[in-house]
Amino acid sequence: MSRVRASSAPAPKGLKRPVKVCVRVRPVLEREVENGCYHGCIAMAHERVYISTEDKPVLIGSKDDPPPEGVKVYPGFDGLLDQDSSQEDCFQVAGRETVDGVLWGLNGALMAYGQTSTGKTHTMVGDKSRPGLCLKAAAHLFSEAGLLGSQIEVTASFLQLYLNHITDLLVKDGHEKKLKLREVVEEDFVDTRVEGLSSRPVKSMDDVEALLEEGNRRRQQACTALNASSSRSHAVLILNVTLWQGTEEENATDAKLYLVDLAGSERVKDSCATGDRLTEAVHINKSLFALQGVVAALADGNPFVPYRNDPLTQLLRPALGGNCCTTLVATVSPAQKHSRESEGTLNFASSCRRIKGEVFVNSVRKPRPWEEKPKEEPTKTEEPECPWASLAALDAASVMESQMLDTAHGQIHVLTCGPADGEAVLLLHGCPSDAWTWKWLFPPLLYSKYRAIAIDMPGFGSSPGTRLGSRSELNNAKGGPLDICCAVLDALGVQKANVVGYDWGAGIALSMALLRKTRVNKIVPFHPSYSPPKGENLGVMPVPVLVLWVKEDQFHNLTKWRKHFQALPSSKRELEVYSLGSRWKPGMSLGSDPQLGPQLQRRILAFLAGEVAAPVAGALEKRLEAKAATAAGQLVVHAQNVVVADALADAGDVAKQLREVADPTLAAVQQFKELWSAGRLAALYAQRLTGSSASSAALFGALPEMSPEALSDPNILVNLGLWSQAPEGWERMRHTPRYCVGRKVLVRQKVIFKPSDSDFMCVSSSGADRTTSKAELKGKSKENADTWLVEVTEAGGSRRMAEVPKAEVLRLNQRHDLAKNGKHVLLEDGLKCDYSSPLCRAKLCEIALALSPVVKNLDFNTADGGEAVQLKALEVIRSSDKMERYGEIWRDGVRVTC
Ligand SMILES: Nc1ncnc2c1ncn2[C@@H]1O[C@H](COP(=O)(O)OP(=O)(O)OP(=O)(O)O)[C@@H](O)[C@H]1O
Repeated sequence: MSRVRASSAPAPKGLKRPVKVCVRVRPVLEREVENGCYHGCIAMAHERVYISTEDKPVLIGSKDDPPPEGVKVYPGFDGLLDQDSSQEDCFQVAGRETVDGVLWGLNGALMAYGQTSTGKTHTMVGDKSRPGLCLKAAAHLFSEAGLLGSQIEVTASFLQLYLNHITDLLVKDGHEKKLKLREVVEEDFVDTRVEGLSSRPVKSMDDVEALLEEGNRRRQQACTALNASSSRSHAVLILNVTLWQGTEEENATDAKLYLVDLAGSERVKDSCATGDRLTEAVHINKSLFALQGVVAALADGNPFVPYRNDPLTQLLRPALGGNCCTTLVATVSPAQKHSRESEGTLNFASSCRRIKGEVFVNSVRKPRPWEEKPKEEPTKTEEPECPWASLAALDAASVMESQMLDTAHGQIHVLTCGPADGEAVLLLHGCPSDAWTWKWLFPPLLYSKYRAIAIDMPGFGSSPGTRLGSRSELNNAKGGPLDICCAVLDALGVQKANVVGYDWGAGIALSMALLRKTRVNKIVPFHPSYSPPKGENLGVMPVPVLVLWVKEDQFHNLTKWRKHFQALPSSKRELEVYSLGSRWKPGMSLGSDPQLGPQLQRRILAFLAGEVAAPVAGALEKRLEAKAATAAGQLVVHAQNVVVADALADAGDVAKQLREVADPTLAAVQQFKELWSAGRLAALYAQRLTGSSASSAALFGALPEMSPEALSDPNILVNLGLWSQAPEGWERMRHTPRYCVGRKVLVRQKVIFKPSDSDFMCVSSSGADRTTSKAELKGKSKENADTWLVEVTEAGGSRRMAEVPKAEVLRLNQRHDLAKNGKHVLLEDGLKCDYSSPLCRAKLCEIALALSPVVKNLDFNTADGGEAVQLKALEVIRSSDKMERYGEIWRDGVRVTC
């Protein structure tokens, strides 16, 4: 075999590459649900994995925010597959590139790694209805070779490594023969061969399925406390793929694809393993430990890599350090109680990303085998006749109503059918085409009582006017396709519609769902001709999308469009790809094909009749609930510990509730507010002071800390829900000078201190030293810079000038920012306040709540700075702060007033 450096081969390029790593979270399992409730710990957002290692809710903000305490962030993976990801998503994200490489003659490996019961076997093998990577990879090899017109020859071997022994899974009683590993030095690499391993030709998917089933039956599996059918061995399926491309007789590529389902690490304490299970667990953990050692050495670029520490690492040597494009799927459980193990898996996965390698195309000279006569296609069982067949037999014109609508964007011709109160389906043609292109979809829509509305865009069909440009960025132009669609819906009195579009029309459907989301229920883009223009982000698609494709159509290239499909949220997207084989003819009417037509009709109807899209808030609720559906489909009460703020955007009340769940401070404020409105705070203060209840301590302690910094911005109180709105002119007030001429100030003077006296608090040389407010700042003393001039009111009402130390004015008359000493605020009367203490948090929250209706009317921009409202605010503060409000308590049988 000769090797050609991939970089000099025509394609693929750039193959000095690291191991590719994807992370897959599996759905919740029954056993992870206790008391009907489950705590999730993982979120995938901003192209990262967030994992909360503590059992408390946290809210992830934008990409640039630092992660909250207790949350670890893992960036840089090549693919993220959340709990809603399907097996097809997994193949597209994790498997396809590697399998495509095999078709170019590059060795490949797909490997699943993770804790026991996290979905490795599901990912690699799957089941009949949800085939995993092994079957999908094989299917892709066969179908792509067919499309490339290449002749393909595949042989397969299947082995397991159980308790340090390698055995052949394709041989009856193979477990009795322990196979040996042999290292073979090949040019730049050391390859590992398994001596005596059988290999079997596979010519079709039936062969692969049968072989997998046979081998898996022989594979060592057992029931543990963590997995009813836990794999107790590592299994490797090896496909040897030879491909003859072009017409050259002997030029071929020869590549291996390793499909590896590793056994899962387990904490023996959790799996309750004893006896044989314990021996297996010890071997599994030991081999995985050796694997971690090899990965660490490769990632660090160590010259010595300890492959020989374990048969597993020897066996996987070609995949890890050899000539191979390797993709690792790290599988994790979403449950909080396994967060430590998931963290371990993510750490391992991150190390794998650091392994770098170089891959080569394996070219061989090998005579082309004789083409076998293709097997006769089994005669297809007749599809049952569609119930709308009789409608289809009618002349389409007899069921359609043709109308010319006068809209703000000119006259638009539409074809409609179905009941006026039926759910609307807007049909948008491609370019160039017209409304009649949907003839094949009218009968099923009519049969299912939808109201079909097919538009002729200006200049097409019967609509007059100039044709519009069909580029995606013009969809939302003034008077462009989106305006026209909405005008048609308005003219027909329709608020919301499902939108089915072909080619250009499919692109309009996508733009409409993103930019006019209140008008759209669901969309079906068929062969979309669309690439997202600026301002259209498919990742925030708010409605369900069914993308339809016929793969033979090279004008609409699915391979190119797939990246846009993958950009759609996985919970919202579905893709159906059809094949017409030799029936495909360019320009044919796809919907009118006698076999494809009914398939398309059924698929579209099933998608539309599923659930009608809920408004965003409801959809969000459902999404979170659905995420808590167990793998068996049972719904459980969901408490997701990591909630990503982006997912909550625009979701109204639901977002608010979720934020409260996610943010304990907001939840505490909400609870405190309810107690305050119900007048139940006095009892709580009493409990707090006697220490008789831990709940009030917990509640007060969870309230926000009102530090001077926090109080410098009233929006903080608004965001906490303590104030309904911030006062006007706050910033202006903060920037006005604090000590100005004319300001009323407190000063220390000899004053008359008899409340009954009409000159109470007025200055008198015979009075007592007290702090009085009957004074006004008049300026600085000219003689002494440390002294200010203050006009005081004397007994009898006359005024005189007094000189007072500047330091005293500053001390007695609050500055903008309260003076601080550690966690204490220093007040002008000498009192200290520890704003972090639970009692103080509660009292300050109470004051803030009482102030809310007053500050609503406070406007510092008015000429007097809102003085009357400020005075009212002071009153409120004083009345909230009366010490007797703390209530009376009984301590050791004695009444104490606090
Ligand atoms: N993505 C998924 N969607 C639905 N069910 C899943 C998914 N992943 C795993 N499961 C289910 O979870 C259970 C455990 O999965 P699986 O047996 O594949 O785990 P494993 O990692 O191979 O475990 P072990 O290491 O013990 O063999 C199975 O019932 C499987 O069907």
